[in-house]
Amino acid sequence: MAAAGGPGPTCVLGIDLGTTSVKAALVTGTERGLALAQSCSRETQAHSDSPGEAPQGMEQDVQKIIRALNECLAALPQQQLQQVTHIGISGQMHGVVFWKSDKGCRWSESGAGAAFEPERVSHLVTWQDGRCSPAFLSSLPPPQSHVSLATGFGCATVFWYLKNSPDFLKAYDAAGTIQDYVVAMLCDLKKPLMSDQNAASWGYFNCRNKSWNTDILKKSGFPVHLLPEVGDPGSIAGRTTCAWHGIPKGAKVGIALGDFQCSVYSCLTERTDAVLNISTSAQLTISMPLGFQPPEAPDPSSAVTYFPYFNGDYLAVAASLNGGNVLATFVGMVAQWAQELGLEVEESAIYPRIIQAALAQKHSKLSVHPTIFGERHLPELLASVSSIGASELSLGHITRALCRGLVENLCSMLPVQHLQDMGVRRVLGSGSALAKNEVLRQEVERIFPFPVVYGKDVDAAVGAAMVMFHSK
Ligand SMILES: Nc1ncnc2c1ncn2[C@@H]1O[C@H](COP(=O)(O)OP(=O)(O)O)[C@@H](O)[C@H]1O
Ligand SMILES: O=C(CO)[C@@H](O)[C@H](O)[C@H](O)[C@H](O)COP(=O)(O)O
Repeated sequence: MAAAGGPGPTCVLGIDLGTTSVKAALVTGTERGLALAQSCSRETQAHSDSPGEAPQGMEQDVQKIIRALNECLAALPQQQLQQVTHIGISGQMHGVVFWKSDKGCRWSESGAGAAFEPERVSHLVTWQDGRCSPAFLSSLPPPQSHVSLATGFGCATVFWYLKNSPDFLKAYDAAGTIQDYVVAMLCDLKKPLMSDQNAASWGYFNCRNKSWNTDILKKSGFPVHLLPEVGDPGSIAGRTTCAWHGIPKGAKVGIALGDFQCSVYSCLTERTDAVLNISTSAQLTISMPLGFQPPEAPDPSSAVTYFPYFNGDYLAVAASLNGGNVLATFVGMVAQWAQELGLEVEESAIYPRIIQAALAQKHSKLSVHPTIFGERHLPELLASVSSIGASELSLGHITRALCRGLVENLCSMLPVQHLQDMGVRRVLGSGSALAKNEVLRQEVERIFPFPVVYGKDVDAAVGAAMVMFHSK
């Protein structure tokens, strides 16, 4: 990691609020550059199944996300937390959480310093939410944005509530992504602040003039007062109002960022690098040339989207809805089948076994097209399995084919030939689904004709911290 030029922060806390887990990283500035001093990760187990949820809904319990965050911080050394001067926060994009601005959280003294708990806060409706059908989306006013609107995008979800449950919205006067919520609570922001990275992920945001499509939205009765203010990624949103987990009051908090941009920031050093991240979802990304501007309107059939990065730059990304979540679903299915056969097997014990079994099966004709969650550009095309031979039915064969299918699916969205044409020379691998799975790594190395270099499994948290070192 390169050090920041000139005087700046000495110890930064980076946080990533992911779909499966919360990660925290303490990054320190040394004479030789930036160093990861400590890190911690906790699964949130926040998936909510409460009755009355929208059909195809995917919601998470914010209480559980904040509990995992508090546990993560409690596990970091107090002495180092007391040195923290800046906090950088990233998280899952596209999703929306609503809260009442004067009752967003309750602070209390915990073991070491203060901690907050959500108070008048809705569930988080995540990027995986499927309540907005293609027919519903096409009934909405066309956005003036280069990003094609999809289900799970914040503004589409607000429209869904407006049309299906308007009273729900009346209980709240603020909204943001989960990472914007945490920043607002830490800094006691009355009006939430959002980076253009996350605003672009909500839909109805014009990245050229960095503003919401307020006129279009107002004409449709959209509650525009719920839209956050938008600021530049890398800027400071405010300062902590309490000694949070021992971090001194007054620590600077960066405007919340997108997790995939932070994963990229943690490792990308050359414009000839591509970044492959596999966590709950998966992304294959390259940076666009300096000065690139996205087209005025999106191509809804394209699998590649352009997202704001830092300093006006853009990333081209194949953002797949099918990443580690597909493997997690497979593991859940195996556990469920075992239970139905009268055996109790922990899911965490299944991962190492299926990975081990697949390591022994290098060659197989079995072919898995793994899109059980559809893709935004092809929502109706679900998964399929083909070339099933009687001798290739072991757990190892199926796990190997699943891992290969995941990587092939990403490369069908942003083909290797395209990467070569763009001058890519190296692939940087990030995300814990990749870090923890040697079979996936083998499949990545098999498909790319470039060297592959791996990061750690807290990449987005480290990236969020690094941004704070380099912010002005
Ligand atoms: N023990 C394990 N071995 C291999 N892969 C795992 C294991 N536990 C979880 N995973 C994978 O990691 C994914 C979650 O990665 P994580 O980085 O926590 O996600 P996020 O950043 O989205 O919160 C899961 O979907 C699963 O595929
Ligand atoms: O959908 C996109 C971008 O369009 C994703 O790449 C984006 O990073 C989202 O934040 C993820 O889907 C959620 O991230 P993660 O929890 O899977 O790491």
